[in-house]
Amino acid sequence: MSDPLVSANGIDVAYGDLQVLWDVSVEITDEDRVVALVGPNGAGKTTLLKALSGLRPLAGGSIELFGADAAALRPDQIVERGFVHVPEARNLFTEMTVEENLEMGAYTKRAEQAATMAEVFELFPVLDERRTQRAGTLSGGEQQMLAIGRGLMAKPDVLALDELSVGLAPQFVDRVFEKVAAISEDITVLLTEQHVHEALELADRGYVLENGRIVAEDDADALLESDRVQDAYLSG
Ligand SMILES: Nc1ncnc2c1ncn2[C@@H]1O[C@H](COP(=O)(O)OP(=O)(O)OP(=O)(O)O)[C@@H](O)[C@H]1O
Repeated sequence: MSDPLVSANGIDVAYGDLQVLWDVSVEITDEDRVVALVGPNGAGKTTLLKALSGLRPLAGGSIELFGADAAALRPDQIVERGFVHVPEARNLFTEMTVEENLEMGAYTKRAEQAATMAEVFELFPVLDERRTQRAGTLSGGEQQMLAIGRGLMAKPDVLALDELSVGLAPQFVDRVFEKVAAISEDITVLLTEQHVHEALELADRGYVLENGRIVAEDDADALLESDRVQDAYLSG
């Protein structure tokens, strides 16, 4: 039996009067390596990650993280338990160095900070080379790697990566995706993406979110071949 790490059970989420998620159910188990959440702009992918991270309240349904109800947990407690969300905007501390940004990511796991930072530098040698450089002076691709590295500093069991490829040149997209593949050997990754083809090639399973509802879920290979994904995202 596979243990669920994350389950959203029929969740509704609204911004004021505007409901943007409707009865959304998603389950990630310890057998998943990469799960992709794909769909057009405005479908609600970021909102779903925010709900899972405790950053948006639920208007209905429930979320369980690592077997426990997440309703009463604060965002920092959710990080501490092992669900870490790297936001699309990256939210780096641009005036701080690479190393200081990584230290900020370790706030729930101080005891392991030095060892984890060594692992992050092994995965991203460019960050090691630039450890004393201010984050704001890094290229877009390097900033994305730093945002991921900062997420890894919290030693997640599930790493949620929001729209990794936004604003990156194609060669950086490939490079970042290679890193995600390496990370997924140890950590389950939940990925939202507008590059639907690349995301589903990397993933084992996927969900398609449209207008705030899950409209398809399947093995990634099957989704790639499905008419729904072919017609909406991969034609032309
Ligand atoms: N802070 C907010 N206040 C009001 N509405 C919001 C807010 N954030 C998002 N929305 C709306 O919620 C809907 C879902 O947005 P969300 O960002 O979750 O979608 P998305 O699938 O992640 O899209 P994108 O890839 O463009 O970020 C959109 O209609 C958006 O305009």
